[in-house]
Amino acid sequence: MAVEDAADARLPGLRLLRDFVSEADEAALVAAVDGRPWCGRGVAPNPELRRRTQQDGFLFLYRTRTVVERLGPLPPFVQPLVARMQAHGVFAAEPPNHLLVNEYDLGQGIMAHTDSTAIFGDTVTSLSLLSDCVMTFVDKATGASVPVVLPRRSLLVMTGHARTQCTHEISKDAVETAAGAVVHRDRRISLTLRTILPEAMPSPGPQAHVASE
Ligand SMILES: O=C(O)CCC(=O)C(=O)O
Ligand SMILES: [Fe+2]
Repeated sequence: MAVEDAADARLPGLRLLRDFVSEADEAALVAAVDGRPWCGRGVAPNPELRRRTQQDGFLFLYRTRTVVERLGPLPPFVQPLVARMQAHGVFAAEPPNHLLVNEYDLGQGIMAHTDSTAIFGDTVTSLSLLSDCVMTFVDKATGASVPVVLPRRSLLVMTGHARTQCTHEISKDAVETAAGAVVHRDRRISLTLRTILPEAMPSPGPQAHVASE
């Protein structure tokens, strides 16, 4: 059963649900993604990324920062996760249409960024698998920095202020400290679910020819 942390007044719009998946679910999810092809580290698409990734639903290219292809439905292992999220009021109005799987080997992180608000909707979720880590949020207006420990098997939900007015990043450090907690990193896989906005979707291709009278 997921247990939700108390909201942090410094990060409006952020939710953290611990034990969102069981250890058995985690093992099954890792086996499912490890059984699929990864890209990154020279492998297309997105060969320039140092961390390995997988995408479903749509293909986002990091080099051009555009959504270039519709890939089809999200894989079956996503459906129970989305149903559980919706039971917690996440993606309640509409299910997400994009899955990004990120793999962080020991020594890998992600630079400070805000997920594009021109491409992705207001709800961004990240399910942490295999390793705890610290995600640091920095308020773009005040510079205030808030480290958040993401335990393995927890779901992070970013909306509103935390989603749009802050950057988030993950360090490359093998051992991290945050608010007195010491976090030992290991290989981490995260499943990020988002909504590609209609205006960012690739055009459907040549329109059917309409004869002019
Ligand atoms: O790995 C994560 O939990 C977050 C990934 C992320 O921020 C992103 O891909 O935009
Ligand atoms: Fe992000």
